[in-house]
Amino acid sequence: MPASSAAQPSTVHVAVAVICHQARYLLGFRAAHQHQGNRYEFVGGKIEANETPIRALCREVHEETGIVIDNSPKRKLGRLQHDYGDKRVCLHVYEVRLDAVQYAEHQHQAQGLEGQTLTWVDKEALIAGRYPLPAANATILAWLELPSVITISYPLSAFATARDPMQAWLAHHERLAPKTAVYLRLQTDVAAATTAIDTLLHLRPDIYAIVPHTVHAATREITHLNQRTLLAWQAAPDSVDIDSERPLLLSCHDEASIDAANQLAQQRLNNGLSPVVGLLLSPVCATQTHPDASPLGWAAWSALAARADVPVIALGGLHPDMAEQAADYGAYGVAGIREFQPALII
Ligand SMILES: Nc1nc2c([nH]c(=O)n2[C@@H]2O[C@H](COP(=O)(O)OP(=O)(O)OP(=O)(O)O)[C@@H](O)[C@H]2O)c(=O)[nH]1
Repeated sequence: MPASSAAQPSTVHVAVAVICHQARYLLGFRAAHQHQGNRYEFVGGKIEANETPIRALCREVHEETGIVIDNSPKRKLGRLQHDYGDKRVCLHVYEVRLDAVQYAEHQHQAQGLEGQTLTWVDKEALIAGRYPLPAANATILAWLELPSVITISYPLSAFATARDPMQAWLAHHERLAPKTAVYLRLQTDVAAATTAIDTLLHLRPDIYAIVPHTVHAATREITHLNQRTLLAWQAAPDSVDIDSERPLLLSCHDEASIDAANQLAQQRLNNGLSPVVGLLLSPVCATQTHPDASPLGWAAWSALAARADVPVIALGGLHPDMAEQAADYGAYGVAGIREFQPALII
């Protein structure tokens, strides 16, 4: 995987394996004498010269736990640089899924091969911060919270022929499945979008809301920035007012915007602001929504995704069932409009 953000010469590159089976995650415990000692950690270690991050990941996991992950599904989460003051690290982070046989074999292994304590923990407790980890890991936990299937709302214009388009937009999105993660993109004026989103979330508080940064909705989990805004930020950071408290999801379509996304992600880390948790990279395939945009195809999509320092969600002509296929190309998850929600009835 090419490292896109320039690391300082003294940076230690580390392969980090977020090993899981369903909602159980494996943690080691760092001995008191180690850097960031007396904390839990994900299994991992230094990437040797001439070693790819994936190769180092497999080697470290085997050396530290005896688990062979060469053929296990690996999902790229991201890369992040962190300056501990006494040491600067660049963590290359992958989620590694063990199958039922591997889990059964290792779930009671209380000690690693280097004598370290091993513990399987529930994702909920991990995310809630019940296991103290090195400071850099806060971003990894934020990445793990990003839903891997994202529905994109229909724009208001899709209901233009209805007697009351806004009412029709609400009635449609009220029918979304429980706890759906939705990027609420109405493509209408800010005041109308704000009212619609506030009304929907009042009716459906279970929805995990991703809201455009221009919209002043009362609640949201994540703030979304489109590519135009991202590039405007890169050209003149003070010209764009970006939410400092909520995690960010960015939209990208090319190399230049991915570089801008990496720059914003690192700037947020350096300034202790809530992180960039992912990007939507599109279009993979041709779509009815954007018939003029030329699709990237999986090969080009995959090369662009590898450039990103944060989890990448594939978008464009996909179906929710394609998450596994997308993961083979380096995707963290999939997003879409028509295949991801009830059929449109106007
Ligand atoms: N393995 C692992 N290392 C992490 C995590 N988070 C994090 O910041 N690190 C940092 O990444 C570096 C890991 O390198 P390492 O495992 O090869 O080094 P070490 O300090 O444990 O031992 P060593 O230098 O004696 O080999 C450490 O500086 C550690 O603090 C994590 O979740 N897992």
